[in-house]
Amino acid sequence: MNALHVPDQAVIEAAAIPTNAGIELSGKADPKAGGEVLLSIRNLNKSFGGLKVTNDVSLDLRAGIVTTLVGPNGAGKTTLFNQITGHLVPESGEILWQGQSLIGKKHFQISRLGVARTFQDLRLFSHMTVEENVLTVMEPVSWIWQPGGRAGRTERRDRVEQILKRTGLAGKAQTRAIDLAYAERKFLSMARIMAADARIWLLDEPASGLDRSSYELFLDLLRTEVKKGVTVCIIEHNLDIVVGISDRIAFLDQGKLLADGLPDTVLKDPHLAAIYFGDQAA
Ligand SMILES: Nc1ncnc2c1ncn2[C@@H]1O[C@H](COP(=O)(O)OP(=O)(O)OP(=O)(O)O)[C@@H](O)[C@H]1O
Repeated sequence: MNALHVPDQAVIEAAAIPTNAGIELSGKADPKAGGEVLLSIRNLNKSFGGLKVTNDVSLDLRAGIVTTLVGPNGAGKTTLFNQITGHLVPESGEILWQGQSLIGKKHFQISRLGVARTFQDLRLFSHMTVEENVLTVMEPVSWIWQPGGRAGRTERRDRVEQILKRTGLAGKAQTRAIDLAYAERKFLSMARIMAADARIWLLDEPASGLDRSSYELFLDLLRTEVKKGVTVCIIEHNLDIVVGISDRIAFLDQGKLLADGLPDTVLKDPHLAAIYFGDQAA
């Protein structure tokens, strides 16, 4: 669990401004905020022992936008990702990817359907090179002695080179993941999901710990890919970043989805601000 980032004072003030605007609930999404529903979560439930960590959650992720999952530590954000990607099995409810149920599918099957993710702990192959880490998520090509085999290999290496350039890792192709700086490791995890050619990216705190220039590179990468049609769902604690990147915000607390709406509406709700900043009176 990562500690909450303390945002700029201006953002705290914005979050605390009372508003009469209601909170949009899932299912009443503003049609301007994204295209068709790509991923639909319906009445999802999951407990660990007696602790309900996903409590009847319903949420739609729409094409071509960035939806940010916000909420205090332990709200159940990563657990939600884990159920979408098949790393955890929900107790009940449904997860539909372009109308197809993901329940019961293995994580590698879900990833092949176009749902890719990064992890807080990155999960790279530490002793493999940057290039090898990226190659492992690309579709295997035919053996070199098969027709087109050599061409396939060359294309893959060219593509890896382009992706490494986009993620600021050009020149690091032969460096082992373990020898990279922290920000470079984060970009390597982004490079891997770019190579997977996924339609939706689920990013678990991708910007945490990035210095200013790495953060600018991350933003540029994200904006370019979203413009090209990638759909993104991000877990993020830093409200400066949330404000900068989100088209929609889904707010979770103690496993419950408390709000799903436009950033302005969610961030200005005083009740949510009190929960976020740990005001027990909320
Ligand atoms: N495998 C597990 N076994 C038991 N409890 C778990 C497990 N994974 C998560 N939890 C608990 O479930 C709750 C939700 O955890 P989760 O990591 O989903 O929250 P989060 O919103 O992502 O938190 P953070 O923002 O701090 O990463 C927490 O109380 C956590 O301790």
